[in-house]
Amino acid sequence: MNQNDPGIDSRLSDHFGRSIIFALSFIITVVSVSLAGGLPFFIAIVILGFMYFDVAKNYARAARDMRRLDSVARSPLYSIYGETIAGAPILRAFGASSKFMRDMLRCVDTNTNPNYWQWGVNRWLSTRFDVLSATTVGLTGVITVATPSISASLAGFALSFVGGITFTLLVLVRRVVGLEQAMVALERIKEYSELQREPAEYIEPRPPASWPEHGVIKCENLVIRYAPELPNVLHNLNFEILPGEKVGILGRTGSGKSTLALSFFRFVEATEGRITVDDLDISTVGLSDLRSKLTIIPQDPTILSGTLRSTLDVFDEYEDTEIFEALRRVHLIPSDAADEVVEDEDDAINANVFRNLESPVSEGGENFSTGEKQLLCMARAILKRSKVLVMDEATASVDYATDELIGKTIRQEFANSTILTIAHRLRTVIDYDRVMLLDQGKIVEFDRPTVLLSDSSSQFYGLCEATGESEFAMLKRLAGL
Ligand SMILES: Nc1ncnc2c1ncn2[C@@H]1O[C@H](COP(=O)(O)OP(=O)(O)OP(=O)(O)O)[C@@H](O)[C@H]1O
Repeated sequence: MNQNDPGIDSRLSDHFGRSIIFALSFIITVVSVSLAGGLPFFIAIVILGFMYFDVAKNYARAARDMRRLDSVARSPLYSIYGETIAGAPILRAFGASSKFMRDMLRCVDTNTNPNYWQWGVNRWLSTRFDVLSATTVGLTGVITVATPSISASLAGFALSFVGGITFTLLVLVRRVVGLEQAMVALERIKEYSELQREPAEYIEPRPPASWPEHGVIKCENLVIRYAPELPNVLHNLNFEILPGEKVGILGRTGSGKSTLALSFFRFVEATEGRITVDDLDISTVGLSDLRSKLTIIPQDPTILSGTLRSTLDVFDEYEDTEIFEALRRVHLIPSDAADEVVEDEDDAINANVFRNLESPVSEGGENFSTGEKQLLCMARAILKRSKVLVMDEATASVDYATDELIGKTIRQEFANSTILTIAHRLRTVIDYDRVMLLDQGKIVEFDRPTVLLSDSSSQFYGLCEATGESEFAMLKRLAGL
C-alpha cells in the first residue's frame, strides 16, 4: 500500500488507534521510570524529551513537504496519461509515441522522487532516534551507577523500560505524522459535505406533461450573480418574449448573453427576480423536468460516446425514419438521400457517416467537428420538437452557406417554437422578430431589426454599419428595408 495513501477507511483509523496506544505506552514508561528513579531520572527525561521533540518536528515538516511534492508531481502524470489515452491515434499518426513515452517516464520519475525521499526522511528519523535512545540508555546507566541509593532491581527496571522507549517514540512520531496527513482527506470530505446542494431534480407538483405549451418567456426584475462575493452580471432585466417569437441576443463579449441563456436552465440561479415560462416560475420546477422541457444548443456541445442513434435518440423514443428526417433537415445528409443503414463495410468506407445510425461516436463526440456536433444537437432538438429553444452561438462554427441553410431549417421546423439565439453574425438574426442588445448586463435595445435599422442613432444600426458597406446593404435587404 502507498505510504501516502490518504484513505480515511484504511489509514485514518489505524493511525488514530496506534497513536493513542503508543502515546499511552510512552506516558506509562516516563511515569514508571520517574517514580522508580526519582528526580534525576525525571530531569533527564525532560531534557531528552525536548531533543526528541525537535527531531520529530523536523521530521513532520519534511514528511509534509514530501507529501505536497508528491501531490504536485502527480497531476501532470495523470494529465499526460489521460491525454495520451485520448489522443493515441493522433500520436501514432504523427509518430509522436516515443516523445510522449519519454514525457510520461519523466513524469513518473518526478513523481517517484518524493516517495524515494520520504523513505530517506524515515531513515533520517530512525538514525536520530537511535542516537538519542542510545544516549538515553547510556545516561540511565550512568545515573544508576552514580546513585548508590538505587537498588539493583530498580536499576534493572529503569534500564529495561528506557530501552523500550526508543521503539515507542519512533512509532509514535510516525503514527502522529501519518495521522496528520490522513486528516487532510477528512478535511476535504468535510469541505465537500458542506458544499451547497444542487436544487431538487423533481419538485411536486410536477409541471404538466404538455408544459410549455406556448413558449411565453417572461423575466421580471432578473438579477444574476455567480457568487455572493461577486458583482451582479445581469441587472434588473425585464422583458417578455411572445409565443413562437424568434429573438436574437447580441452584445459585446462579457455583456451577459451566455449568463442569460444559462439562467433559463437554472445553471445559474436568479439572485433576485424570476423567470416564468408559460406563467410557471422556473424556480418551482425540478431541474430534470426543466432541462428536459427546454432545449439548449451550447457553444461547445458535449456528446456522449455511443452510436449516432444513441446520440440522437437517448431514450429510444423515435423511429429510424424520424431520425433520418431530422438529419436531413439539418443538412447532415442530403435531402434526397434515402433512409438507409449502411451495413456493408466496403460501402461504409466512402459513405456519409450520418447515413449509418450505427456509426460510432467517440467520447465527447471527438470524431465530429464542432459544427457537426452543433448540427447533431439541432437534429436532437428537431426530434424533441421543443417549444423553447436556446442557441448559444450555435452556428458560429459552420460556414455561411450551412448557416443560412440552418437558419431556414430553424424557421421551418421551429416555426411555432420560441427561439432565443445568441449570435455573433448579424445575418443570423437580422430576419428575427426582435433583437435584444445587451451591454454590461443591461438591455440597451430590444426591438424589431427593421425599427432599429431605421434609427441611425441606435447601437444596432452602428453594429450593422460597422460590418462594411456591402454587408450593411445586404443586412438592410435581408431585414426587408
Ligand atoms: N462561471 C462564472 N463565474 C463568475 N463569473 C462569470 C462566470 N461566467 C461568466 N462570468 C462573468 O459574467 C460576465 C458575463 O459573462 P458571459 O459569459 O455571460 O458574457 P457573454 O456576453 O456571453 O460573453 P461571450 O460573448 O464572450 O460568450 C463576465 O463579466 C464574466 O466575467
